[in-house]
Amino acid sequence: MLYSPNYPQTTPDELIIASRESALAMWQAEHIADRLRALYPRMRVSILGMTTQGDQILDSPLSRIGGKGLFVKELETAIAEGRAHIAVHSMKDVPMNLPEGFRLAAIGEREDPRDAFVSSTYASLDALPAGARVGTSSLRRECQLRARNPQLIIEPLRGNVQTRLRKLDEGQYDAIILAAAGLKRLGLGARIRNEIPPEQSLPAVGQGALGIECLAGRDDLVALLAPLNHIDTADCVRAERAMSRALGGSCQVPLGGYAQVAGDILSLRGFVAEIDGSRIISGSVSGARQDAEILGCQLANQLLAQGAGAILATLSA
Ligand SMILES: NCc1[nH]cc(CCC(=O)O)c1CC(=O)O
Repeated sequence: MLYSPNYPQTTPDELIIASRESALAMWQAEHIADRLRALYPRMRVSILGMTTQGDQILDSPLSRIGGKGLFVKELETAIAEGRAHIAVHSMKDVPMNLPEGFRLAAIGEREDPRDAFVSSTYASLDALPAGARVGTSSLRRECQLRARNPQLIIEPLRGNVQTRLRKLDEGQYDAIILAAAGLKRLGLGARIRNEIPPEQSLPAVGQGALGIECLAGRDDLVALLAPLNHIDTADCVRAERAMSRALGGSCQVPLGGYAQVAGDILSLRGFVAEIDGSRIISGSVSGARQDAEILGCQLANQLLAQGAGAILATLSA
């Protein structure tokens, strides 16, 4: 049963958080758990760690094995079966449309949203010579790298953050690209040679932000989690996700989106690209932040009008 009746507005005795078991996911779940313990000292907060299909299938890019949903489905099942009350996700891994019966209860404050350049040999992307091997399995990172430097050799790289760093250290790559947020959260910020400006590598939709998911009917949990909802981040992520949703966004599509707010104004940049980087269609919009979703749709339409539809069509063919 996915829909629950209205619950009384009292703090529950116990709250169980479902999380993937990777070090980064556990850090994120612990972070939310600590904040909830500080807010509600009498509530027992625990973490249910679990392995997802996304963690198990490591020999193919996510774009080929079904995409983001693979990181969240098992956690949703745990919630639906009553083994956990909420799930903590990297927003980047959360599909644009949640399954029926689930909702996002809160969006946590964004860490550094940028991509990070990591290498022991080279100081920056621009310092990479022709033929340098760069590890990433993200179509978004790959096409932006290719557009900047067609001479790079992009090689697949999957696994959790520590696994990816180990593969770099073993010499399989000259450099790798990772989310700065994951490295910083794990205390590995010193591995970052430089943060790549959004103009060079526009981040993934939701990158750096945490999302907390619960059953759609649990208004009580939404109220409980409200202090963790970071309004600026939530507005930005709403705009980014609306854009991606309107473009049919998934891991199969090289797509990026990044919003910022200043006062009442929200600015959103986005792109859709040909996988080989031969064509990048990008645009931006800005407007009132309360219109976050409308702005996301406007930018999607702008990209479609510039020809994004043809790229999306070839990808889904
Ligand atoms: N695709 C896996 C994933 N999901 C979230 C992060 C990083 C943390 C974040 O963006 O919040 C990562 C690793 C990476 O892209 O380097």
